[in-house]
Amino acid sequence: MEIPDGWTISVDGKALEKSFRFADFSEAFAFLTRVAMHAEKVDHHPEFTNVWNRVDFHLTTHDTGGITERDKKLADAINRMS
Ligand SMILES: C[C@H](O)[C@H](O)[C@H]1CNC2=NC(N)=NC(=O)C2=N1
Repeated sequence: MEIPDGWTISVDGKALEKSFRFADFSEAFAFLTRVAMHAEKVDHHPEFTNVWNRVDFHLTTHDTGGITERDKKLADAINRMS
């Protein structure tokens, strides 16, 4: 799978990163809730930070210490939930 739209590889090469912006905190948190439910379903969890309307993701596979298909699939799902 190719790297989904808008995602970039982190400086250390071990993660996929993307920043999302929403109208306000409420929209950002609703989005995060959708992402959280999906993450539980697929048992693959994103690292993220939230500041008001912004959500920054850092996707990596801890088990292997780098980017795997699971991260690319999660990135694609996050795009579709945004
Ligand atoms: C035991 C459990 O399946 C693992 O710890 C899973 C859970 N979620 C995970 N999420 C991420 N991002 N990387 C992992 O390696 C990972 N491992």
